[in-house]
Amino acid sequence: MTCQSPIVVALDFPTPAQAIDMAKRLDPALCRVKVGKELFTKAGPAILDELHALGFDIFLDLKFHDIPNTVANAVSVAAKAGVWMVNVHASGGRRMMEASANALANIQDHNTLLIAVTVLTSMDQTDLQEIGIDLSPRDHVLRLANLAKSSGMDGVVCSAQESQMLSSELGKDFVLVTPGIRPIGSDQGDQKRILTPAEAMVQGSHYLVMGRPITQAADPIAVLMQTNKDLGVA
Ligand SMILES: O=C(O)c1cc(=O)[nH]c(=O)n1[C@@H]1O[C@H](COP(=O)(O)O)[C@@H](O)[C@H]1O
Repeated sequence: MTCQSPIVVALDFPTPAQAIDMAKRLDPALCRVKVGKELFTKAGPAILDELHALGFDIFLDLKFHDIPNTVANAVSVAAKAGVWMVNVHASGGRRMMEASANALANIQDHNTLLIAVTVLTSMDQTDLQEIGIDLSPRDHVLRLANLAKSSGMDGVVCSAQESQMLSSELGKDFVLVTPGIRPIGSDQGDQKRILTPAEAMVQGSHYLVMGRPITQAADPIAVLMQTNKDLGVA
């Protein structure tokens, strides 16, 4: 069954037991899930099998950033594990992204989406300046997204604040995955470039990554269902 919802719930938990407990309170018909660095480092690939067994599509968010050969091999392993989406850092450059795309093209029957992270949603102009980038976050996102597209990526991770720009510059089929999603009234936390779920969809986002606003809620499934309802899905 294909999930109609654009929501990807970030299972940012320190133990597999907590992540599985949360997944069981959710529903694969109503969302996909994301496994990131904290959970994967603790649980290893077994967590992917457990979440697949529960019926979830998985975004494996390890943001690979290394030499082309290393990243291409890591991306291949992820695709062979059957994950729905995997990501690399666009700032790893063209050769790293092309090697990754080529590695996936050589895997028969894979349908894993390969996505490049542009500028993290926790970063603003000051953060970019400190690492030697004198562009605005918007301009740097556009530069990296263009590079990602021409390097064979299926899409990018960006802030929903940049979705409209990328949708019109790169076309509606280029997949836009947007974290930094905050329903009205929820805590911003460490995110800097944020939008609400409804605003993000209007701007052209394809997928909305939501962690704490759902997983730290008293009733996660209620927040998920309400958000889907607000978006007109399920
Ligand atoms: O690649 C990501 O998923 C990601 C990229 C980015 O620029 N910003 C970002 O927040 N994320 C991830 O999206 C999730 C956001 O979680 P919350 O801030 O709790 O909603 C976290 O798991 C982050 O690791």
